[in-house]
Amino acid sequence: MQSNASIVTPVVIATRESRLALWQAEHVRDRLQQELGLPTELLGMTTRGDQILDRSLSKVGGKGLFVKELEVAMEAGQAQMAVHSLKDVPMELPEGFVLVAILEREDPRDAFVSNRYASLAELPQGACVGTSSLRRVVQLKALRPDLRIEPLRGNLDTRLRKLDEGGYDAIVLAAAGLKRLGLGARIRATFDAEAMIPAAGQGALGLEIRADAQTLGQVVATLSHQPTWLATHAERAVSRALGGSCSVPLAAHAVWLADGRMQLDVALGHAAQPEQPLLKARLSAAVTTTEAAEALGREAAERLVAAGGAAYLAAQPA
Ligand SMILES: NCc1[nH]cc(CCC(=O)O)c1CC(=O)O
Repeated sequence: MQSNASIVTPVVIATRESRLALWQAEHVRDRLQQELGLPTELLGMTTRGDQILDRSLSKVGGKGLFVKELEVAMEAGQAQMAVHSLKDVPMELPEGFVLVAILEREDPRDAFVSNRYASLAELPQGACVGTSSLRRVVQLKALRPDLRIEPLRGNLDTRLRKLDEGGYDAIVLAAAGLKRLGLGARIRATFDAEAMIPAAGQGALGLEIRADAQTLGQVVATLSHQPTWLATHAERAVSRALGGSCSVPLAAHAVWLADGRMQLDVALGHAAQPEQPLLKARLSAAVTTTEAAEALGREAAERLVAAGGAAYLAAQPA
């Protein structure tokens, strides 16, 4: 690979073709055009992750499945950028690729969606809640051990359709995705981020480019939102330190306190026995650099291990 002396235009953004992925890519296209004056186009692609959405991602290879094809297109020069829900981006990018900007995040919390009940507290004893996220399962079990939790897969529209068809009393989805698609009215209640700690990176968008596209990188980095960058780097460092994959029920969420310090909440559940108590930790520190953010994340991971996390991490999903 050679170093780029100038920016190839139009900048082509490789994107998955789900409604949410397209919204996100269009959003970044508009910002590149309007704020940076860069002509930008989209290249829609179907990834392996999209083809097998009805099977459990934790069993077929995980989050990287949504990202790989987009990287192949960048490697081949068909595209210069990929836009991802940061939550779906593996902790280690392949050699030759970098996250160059992280945009200001949308609501990072999880949403309670139901046609019959206004909140988790109003669900009757033994009600059926749909989610396939291990992180959501273990936290729901901690809040309401009586609930019956059933798998729910597919993109956002598919999940909402399955709720509307009567398969579940309620489902849990990321608030950010619903709001981006204009579906915020489906949210009956938003989970408090302390009771239902979000996933690392939830609600944030990550912009990935080739590491050798230095000029493009410098220009696009100006779109990055530093408070979100630092918070999500702390969150992702927790997951990285614990060997992060979606077969581990791990939650990590950083917020900025009024005094300017970062506070990081983490929780680890047991994948095989979701009724096991959650391991939790809360840390805070003054954080102004990526290194300090990642150090806080690693420290949180160490706390979870010290609390007995190794046995939890060894558990495989049932
Ligand atoms: N794992 C799928 C996924 N990836 C990103 C979002 C929502 C948007 C976001 O968190 O940025 C979703 C849907 C969901 O979890 O309900």
